[in-house]
Amino acid sequence: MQASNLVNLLQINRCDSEKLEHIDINEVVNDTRAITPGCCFVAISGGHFDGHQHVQAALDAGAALIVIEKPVEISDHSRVIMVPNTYKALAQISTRFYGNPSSKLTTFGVTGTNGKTTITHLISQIMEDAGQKTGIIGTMYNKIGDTKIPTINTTPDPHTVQSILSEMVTADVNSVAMEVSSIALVQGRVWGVDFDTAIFTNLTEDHLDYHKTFENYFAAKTLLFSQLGNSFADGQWAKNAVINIDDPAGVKLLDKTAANILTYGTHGKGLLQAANIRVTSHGTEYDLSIDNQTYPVKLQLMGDFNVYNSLAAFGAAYVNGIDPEQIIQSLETVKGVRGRFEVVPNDADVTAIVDYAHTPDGLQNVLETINAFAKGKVYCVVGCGGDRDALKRPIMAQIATDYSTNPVFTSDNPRTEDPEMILDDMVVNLNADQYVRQIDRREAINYALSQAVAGDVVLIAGKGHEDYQIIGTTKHHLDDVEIVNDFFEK
Ligand SMILES: CC(=O)N[C@H]1[C@@H](OP(=O)(O)OP(=O)(O)OC[C@H]2O[C@@H](n3ccc(=O)[nH]c3=O)[C@H](O)[C@@H]2O)O[C@H](CO)[C@@H](O)[C@@H]1O[C@H](C)C(=O)N[C@@H](C)C(=O)N[C@H](CCC(=O)O)C(=O)O
Ligand SMILES: Nc1ncnc2c1ncn2[C@@H]1O[C@H](COP(=O)(O)OP(=O)(O)OP(=O)(O)O)[C@@H](O)[C@H]1O
Repeated sequence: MQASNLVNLLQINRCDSEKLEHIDINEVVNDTRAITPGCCFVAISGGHFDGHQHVQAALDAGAALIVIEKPVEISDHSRVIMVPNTYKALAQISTRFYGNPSSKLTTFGVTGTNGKTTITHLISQIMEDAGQKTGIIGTMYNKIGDTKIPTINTTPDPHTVQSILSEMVTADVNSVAMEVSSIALVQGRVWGVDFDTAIFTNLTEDHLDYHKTFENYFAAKTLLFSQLGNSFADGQWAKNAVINIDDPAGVKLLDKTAANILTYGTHGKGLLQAANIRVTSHGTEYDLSIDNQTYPVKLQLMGDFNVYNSLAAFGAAYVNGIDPEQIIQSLETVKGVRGRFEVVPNDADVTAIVDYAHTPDGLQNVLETINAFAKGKVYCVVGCGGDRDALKRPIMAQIATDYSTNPVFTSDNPRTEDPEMILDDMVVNLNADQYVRQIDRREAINYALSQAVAGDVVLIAGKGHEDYQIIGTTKHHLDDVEIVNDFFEK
């Protein structure tokens, strides 16, 4: 692609536009490790690495065009353009380079503290059953049809977002369900994504290390909705917001968007409602109402919170024209999402559950669900991540103590923090006789399983699908489901 084609959409501070006519770009790159001859290298100033310090090396490696946001010392500036914000330029250039892929897909964006992964998987299942090929971008992986690509972030950087969306278009994907984190919204990782439907799940304590205040955290979430549906595209008011109005933050969102709004909730609230909710030992049942029709729903998923997740997915599919009975049929087939309330079968009659709950609200919801059916003791093995929101540590420990009979505190991903200090933060308001403390996660799980007898429940919370533990900066293999299976095999 001609460089001028990419560059003419940028807000440029300094550039020799005539020269750009003769430059061809074969790739967009924001990582020095991926530079190839003929690429456009966009220098990003990150927390650990600044691409601006490597501009000369990028030119030497054959980069055809360099985009910077601050002066750099190099011999020849003819292939360098300066913009106010390279991160935004990266989103703009990538969107054009990859042919604005989201405009060719039905694009769902899901935001909120909990439920994003579950909802994206439910939406994907519904759309697949409706005959579409689907994609997912999220915490567990990026998925194109049946191909799963490992990922670091829940929502990747703008270049990765656009290139994955473009791969989806090439693979004839029709619709994509994307988790949109609050941090991604603040940083602009989804600039250039033309969402058709935005979904709000809930807002509770998380990521305050990043956002500092709950107000900032809420403001970040509003961006997905305030950036949706402002234009009268193709003569249609075609954008939709699907919002949980049982959550006060959802109510506050209602006047933040120009898009059509489908509210959902329980207790008689919402245009889409669930009533008569029953949690059974093998799932959750409720009556779903919309547009003066009521439908019985029998989910295999456990817990009130999954009623909300299923309503959100139903709403998203419904506003995109999928038949309600067909949506419910799809929801009823979903057995579960990996590491989300995953019951690990065993012959000991102990209900061992691996769940990704890693926020206070998530943990409380899971324990409440367990308490609704538990007959014996409830062991709760849980820790808190290092280098992340420390405020939630004592709250999570208190919830584990209040809602389980036997809390066992252990390590999550300690990262570069001392795991003992993380546990000290967790137990600060508790007496030592209220809990068991075991820093080694495998040992902690084995301890809980060895204590449990038939009829007891062992919840292993926090890491869900993850098959690693990050200690320092190293990832060690560790898989909660595998540990449970090993224990019962022995
Ligand atoms: C705080 C934050 O947002 N960090 C993100 C940020 O990292 P950073 O600023 O340290 O990046 P950096 O390493 O300095 O690199 C800067 C630039 O130089 C490039 N680079 C880097 C190294 C090199 O050798 N050469 C090079 O060119 C990088 O590609 C990048 O373009 O940019 C990286 C690349 O896009 C992200 O992976 C990283 O997310 C880290 C891993 C992270 O933990 N982020 C968390 C806070 C986060 O974003 N979480 C949310 C929510 C998760 C949830 O659902 O709970 C998420 O969406 O993931
Ligand atoms: N709607 C919900 N409300 C509260 N808790 C939920 C909800 N849905 C799921 N959870 C809990 O949160 C955990 C994580 O669920 P899920 O992965 O779907 O959320 P998420 O928003 O994708 O989280 P993350 O972005 O941090 O990965 C689940 O294992 C469950 O314990």
